[in-house]
Amino acid sequence: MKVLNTPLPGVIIIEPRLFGDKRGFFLESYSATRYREAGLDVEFVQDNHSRSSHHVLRGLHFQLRHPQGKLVRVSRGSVFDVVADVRTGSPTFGQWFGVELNDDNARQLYIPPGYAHGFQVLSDVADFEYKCTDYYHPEDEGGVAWNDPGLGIEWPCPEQAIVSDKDQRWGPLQALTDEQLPPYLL
Ligand SMILES: Cc1cn([C@H]2C[C@H](O)[C@@H](COP(=O)(O)OP(=O)(O)O[C@H]3O[C@H](C)C(=O)[C@H](O)[C@H]3O)O2)c(=O)[nH]c1=O
Repeated sequence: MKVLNTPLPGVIIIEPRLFGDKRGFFLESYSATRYREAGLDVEFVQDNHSRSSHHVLRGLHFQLRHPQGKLVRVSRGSVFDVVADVRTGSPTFGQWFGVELNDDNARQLYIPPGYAHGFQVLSDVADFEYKCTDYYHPEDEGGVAWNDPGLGIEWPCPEQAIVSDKDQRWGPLQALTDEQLPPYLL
């Protein structure tokens, strides 16, 4: 497997080894020892799976006191996956990074705790599966507007974005106080 760094510290792209043959392919989507050897020494406690139709945009979300590290991948279709640094005191605060994840490249993205995360679906349907390092705490959830001009995220299809009522209500990053944002843990 290959591990690629990104401009955001700790956010890494993982390309698992894919075994193709006349039947299709096989890959290990996670292995504790192999990922630890590659520098991902974290414990996952919850697996999630969401299915979304074309142009759906989920995010940008984070948890405040229970920030979740996420190992995300797309098992069907294609998404433009986005991470934004919302950690108070981070040198890269307010910066974002995006990458296409799809069931062809089998690419995964590891997002350390404290970053905000979202994605937009590029295919007719997308199955988005991910492992989390902490549990879901709905009372602890925070968010930033997906179209925050201060972040300037270059979503692929912003005019066609299908967004939940909840996600439409998030405000811009600059409106959030330090107490409303995850800390920057060195
Ligand atoms: C996240 C989550 C949700 N739920 C329930 C709560 C709602 O009744 C329903 C849909 O939740 P929500 O609209 O928050 O789902 P997403 O918009 O996909 O939220 C996720 O979207 C972005 C991309 C993320 O990175 C986070 O993992 C997460 O915030 O699932 C659960 O039961 N457990 C969970 O861990």
